[in-house]
Amino acid sequence: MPAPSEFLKYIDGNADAFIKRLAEAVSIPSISGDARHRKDVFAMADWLNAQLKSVGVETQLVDLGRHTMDGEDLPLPPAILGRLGNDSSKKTVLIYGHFDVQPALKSDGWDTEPFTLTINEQTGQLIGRGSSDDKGPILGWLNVLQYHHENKLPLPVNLKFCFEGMEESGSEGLDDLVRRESQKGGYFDGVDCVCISDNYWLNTRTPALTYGLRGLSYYKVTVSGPARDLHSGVFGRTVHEPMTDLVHLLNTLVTPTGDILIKGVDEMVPPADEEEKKIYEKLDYSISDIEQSAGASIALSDDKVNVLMGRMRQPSLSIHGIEGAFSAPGAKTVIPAKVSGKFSIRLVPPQTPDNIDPLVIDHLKKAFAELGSKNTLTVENLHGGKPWVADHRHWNFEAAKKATKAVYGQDPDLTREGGSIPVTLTFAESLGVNVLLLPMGRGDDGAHSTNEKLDRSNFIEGSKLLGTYLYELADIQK
Ligand SMILES: NCC(=O)N[C@@H](Cc1c[nH]cn1)C(=O)O
Ligand SMILES: [Zn+2]
Ligand SMILES: [Zn+2]
Repeated sequence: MPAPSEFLKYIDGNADAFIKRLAEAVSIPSISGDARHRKDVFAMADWLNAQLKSVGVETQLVDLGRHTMDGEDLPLPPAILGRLGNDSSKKTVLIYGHFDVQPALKSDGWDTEPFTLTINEQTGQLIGRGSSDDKGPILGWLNVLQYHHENKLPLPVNLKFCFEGMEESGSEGLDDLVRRESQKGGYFDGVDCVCISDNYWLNTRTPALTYGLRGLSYYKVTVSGPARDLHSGVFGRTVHEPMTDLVHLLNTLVTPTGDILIKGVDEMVPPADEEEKKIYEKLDYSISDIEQSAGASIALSDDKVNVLMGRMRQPSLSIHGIEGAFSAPGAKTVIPAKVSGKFSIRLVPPQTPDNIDPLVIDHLKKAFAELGSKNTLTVENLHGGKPWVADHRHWNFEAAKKATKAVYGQDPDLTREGGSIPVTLTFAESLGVNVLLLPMGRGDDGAHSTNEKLDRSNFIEGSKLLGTYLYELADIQK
């Protein structure tokens, strides 16, 4: 059953109102990784809950308890569970999204205020933190629901929803909830398939369906020594300096061309055979796509297949920052007393945080011992998630392929994503059903970066895609 043409017209006809709603969502700085913004993540949960109710979804907020972040005890934002429709003759689809965002400050290099959605009339870009990751896609679902609610039309499938506010900070508390509610009689009992819209096309022109995600293991390595920050004129070359030790440690992790130096990590992944390489050859992608989205000609290789494999089927190690280091303007001559390096490893099968952790900890301990330093080392795993790969020949993907063809007039790329959505595997394992990633945004959206944007056409056509997918799902043979 194709999506009704009235639905497609409705989405076009209400585009300005939908963008206004996106602006409201973006204006709430729901940064899960910053304790000062925790109240905003709660405000965002209330806002989304009210929006879902206004389009007929029966919702409940689930308290996920408390956690400690950067030494502070904080309440976790609630998960929003919802349902709409309970017709046993229809399929039931579970939709997941996250309403928290990455941090953003104008001073990071944004051209506009990150939490004010700015519409570039020339380019059609909707610029603001969360526009693409992941408020735009969540609102895409709301747009679909609004059409059916206003027109008193039943949906072609039953829907269940799971929205969380901690995805950008390790999805704390969610796995337990998903496992509990996936049991017989639980909230998610009876779900036939899952759809997540929380990633991006590979390029700027070809829609994509995604069947794999990398996992993640995020580390904080701390070196401490002096009882307080010291004057480098007084203590330079007289004491072991934590920052010097830390820089040496960080230097042992990865080469400038991306090879991971922690013994056993790269080696755990079998090389791609010729058949697998053909998958990457076929994708609509070029080195200029990566350079355009990175904003510079800095690709690690000129070979498209190598670059794609680096993102989709190899682990990567990135160094993110140093807590406690002097980073302000000026020339403060300080020896910081305690510094913490933050780095993470993106994981691919068969890697998991459990089999990677011991290798990382052992490596850092050995490297620190070799420094002969009298400082103290601690290593923490801040959070992690396993990689996920799905069967893209499943009817869930077939429905999405048909919907993509109907809305965009072209076949989608089939991609594996370099990023991580830790709960994806939990859904797949606890429900035992197929999970589809159906991205709305383009490869150059700049999620997690400055000037994050969602193109107006991706928001509007993407909303049509989400709705059309539900109609195709209703039709397809299980
Ligand atoms: N759109 C998915 C996404 O951005 N996921 C994050 C998850 C994460 C984990 N720790 C911090 N963020 C990602 O970085 O891949
Ligand atoms: Zn996201
Ligand atoms: Zn994200």
